[in-house]
Amino acid sequence: MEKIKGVIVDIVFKNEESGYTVASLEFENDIITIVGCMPTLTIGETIEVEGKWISHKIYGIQFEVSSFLPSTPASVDSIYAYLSSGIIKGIGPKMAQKIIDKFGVNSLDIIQMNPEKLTLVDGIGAKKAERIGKNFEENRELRNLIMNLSKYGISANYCLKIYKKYKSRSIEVVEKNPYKLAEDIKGIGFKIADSIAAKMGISPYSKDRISQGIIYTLNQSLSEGHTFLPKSKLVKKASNLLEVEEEYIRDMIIKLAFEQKIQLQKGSIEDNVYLIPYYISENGVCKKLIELSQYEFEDIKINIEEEIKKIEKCENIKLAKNQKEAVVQSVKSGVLVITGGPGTGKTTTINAIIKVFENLKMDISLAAPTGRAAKRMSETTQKEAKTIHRLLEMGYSSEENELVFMRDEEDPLNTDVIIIDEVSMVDILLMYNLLKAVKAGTRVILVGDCDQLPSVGPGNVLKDIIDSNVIKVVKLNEIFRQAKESMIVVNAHKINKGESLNLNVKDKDFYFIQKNNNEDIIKEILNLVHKRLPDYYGFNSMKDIQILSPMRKGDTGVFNLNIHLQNVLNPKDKLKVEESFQKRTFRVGDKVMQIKNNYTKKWETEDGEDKGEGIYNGDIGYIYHIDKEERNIYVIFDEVKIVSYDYSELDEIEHSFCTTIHKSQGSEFPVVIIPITWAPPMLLTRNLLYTAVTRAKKLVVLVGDIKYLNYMVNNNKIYSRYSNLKLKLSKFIEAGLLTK
Ligand SMILES: Nc1ncnc2c1ncn2[C@@H]1O[C@H](COP(=O)(O)OP(=O)(O)OP(=O)(O)O)[C@@H](O)[C@H]1O
Repeated sequence: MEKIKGVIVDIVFKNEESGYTVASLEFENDIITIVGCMPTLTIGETIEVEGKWISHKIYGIQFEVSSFLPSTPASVDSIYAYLSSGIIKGIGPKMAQKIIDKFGVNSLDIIQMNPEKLTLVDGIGAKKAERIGKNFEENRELRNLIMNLSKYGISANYCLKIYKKYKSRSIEVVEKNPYKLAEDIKGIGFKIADSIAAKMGISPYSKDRISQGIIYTLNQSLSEGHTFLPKSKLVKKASNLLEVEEEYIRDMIIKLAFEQKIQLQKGSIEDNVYLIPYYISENGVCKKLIELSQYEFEDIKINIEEEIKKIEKCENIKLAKNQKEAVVQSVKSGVLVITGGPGTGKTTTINAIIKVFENLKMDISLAAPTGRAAKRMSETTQKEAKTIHRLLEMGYSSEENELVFMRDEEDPLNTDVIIIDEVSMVDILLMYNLLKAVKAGTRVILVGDCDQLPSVGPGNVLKDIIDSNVIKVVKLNEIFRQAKESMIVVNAHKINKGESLNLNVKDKDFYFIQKNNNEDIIKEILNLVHKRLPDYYGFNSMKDIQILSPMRKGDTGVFNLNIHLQNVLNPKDKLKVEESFQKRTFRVGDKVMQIKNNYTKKWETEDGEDKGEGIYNGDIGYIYHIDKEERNIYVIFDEVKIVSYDYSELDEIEHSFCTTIHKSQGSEFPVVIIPITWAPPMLLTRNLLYTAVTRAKKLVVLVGDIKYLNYMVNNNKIYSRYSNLKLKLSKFIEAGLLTK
């Protein structure tokens, strides 16, 4: 290894995501090229780099950097170059000049030691001064971290993520237990943590390694929807992952259970192994459902049949037999499930139920698992519906540094009736948190379509509750005349029954366009979204039409289609600011989606009059502004909420001209276009097609090969999830513990 020292005179290339940089360095009166992970590098900076000379096939002799040691710039010119580079948020070229005019060579010392003095500079208030000081400090800490962790092979990109999570504790956390990274940091899996641990010399048989490997295996199974794993399956998976003999895994499972880090529960054949929160949740949901459903209500003082008649007269409608049954049961039951496919009258039934309880002067709370579903529920019921998270008054506990629900068993929801829509999307943890906050005597009405894809999170909650035969369920199965007019509704039911579909019926809303290869499918989709549908029906390409793909990768996957769609719907334009990252370019006007729940993300309206927090997985917005100096991308959601994303937070959003069908759960769009082509069989399933088609309100266009469409309709293999809720609920019947 060789060390060289010089001044950075140019940055030729910098990958914002990975930190990989190509720069020109003035060294011994010559300009040389240095390459490597140097995300904080800036022009004018003096640095000392360690590495080796290499000969690149195209670019010739370069210095490949393995670590670098920045020294603070000293001359006014280099300080200007450093400050104006944009690396410190809030300082661009103009501000850099003003600071230097004021403080000269002492500028950096002032920023580091006495940032409050920056207020002496015109245009810097106390808040901004504090922010600049903090940013400078973070930048320094990050450099330090990169230098310290590079010896373990941790790239600058990971250092950024690590720093974002642990801040000044980063080195301490990593050196104490590198496996913690796999638990806490998205993008660092067990394998990466394991390779870091190996470089630190941690033994493959170490207790930390084996226990983290087991926990990691269980965590992985959650993302596949399982609430537990049978012990033998866990042992096999963990042993494969860790490449250690199964006996070590078995021993560690016992130890972890003893330390109450995991829970073993006797199954009919073998033990089932749970992570503790999921064990508590599954048992809790079961217990709470039984308790609430067993509640003996006092006799209601109204004649429910009369009430139904009144509502029918008022709404000029005749409720079907099962709809009436649902209304009657909603009054009688502590817990009621109402399920049915599209157009079977769920919304009409909810509205009738609301009327009955309103006439009884009872308090009703409405909620749904996602922001979009809650918004729709508000529209169809004309009453406020909240997300379940908001209903439970989610907050942030600074002591434990985690999200907590303010409403729980100690401070339950104070309401008479709770109606939850789109329950198929509720996973076991959320259901537990919800039910915990419901006091005995409150009626819970769960509404959903059990043929939709199950929740993203673990569990099979709605289906398990229905199949248990313990909770009162009303199935709505009549498709009403008005709904029958829609081929979307008719075909959705046909898909569910595995029947062939009514395609291309004149003047209807369900079309299939045969295309035999991916190239033609893409061309057709672009033509439809850009020209044909806007021209013929007047749909807005961006706002009304949503492309849904079964997969992320491949020609017709989300990544590739988004690139094509961006080129057509929001092409390069010198009037539109854009910023390129490794694999994607964000441009003002792009359609993007938030891809994880961020309960604390702040939003504000343009005039600053309305503010709030929380942007949720699946929320769709548009890029509104890109501030290169501040390194921020601003996205507008729901037409008014403006949210700022620092460049380091861009893993929270992705382009959404096209999204996966999974991500579209709970949302509705006027028009849905779906590419139908080869994909792995586990993606070409009936319930995936059903979920995609039922997202459309006005028009569905399928583009592709009919043989794959038929394959999807016929493929009703549902990939089963390990969940014991149904079994646990049924046990109450076997034990004769149910009184009703
Ligand atoms: N008892 C009824 N008699 C006649 N029409 C009805 C009845 N119930 C519902 N409908 C009509 O059937 C259509 C579908 O009803 P509704 O919107 O309530 O169903 P849904 O299950 O909520 O549908 P989706 O899941 O597609 O939103 C509506 O046009 C509604 O007016």
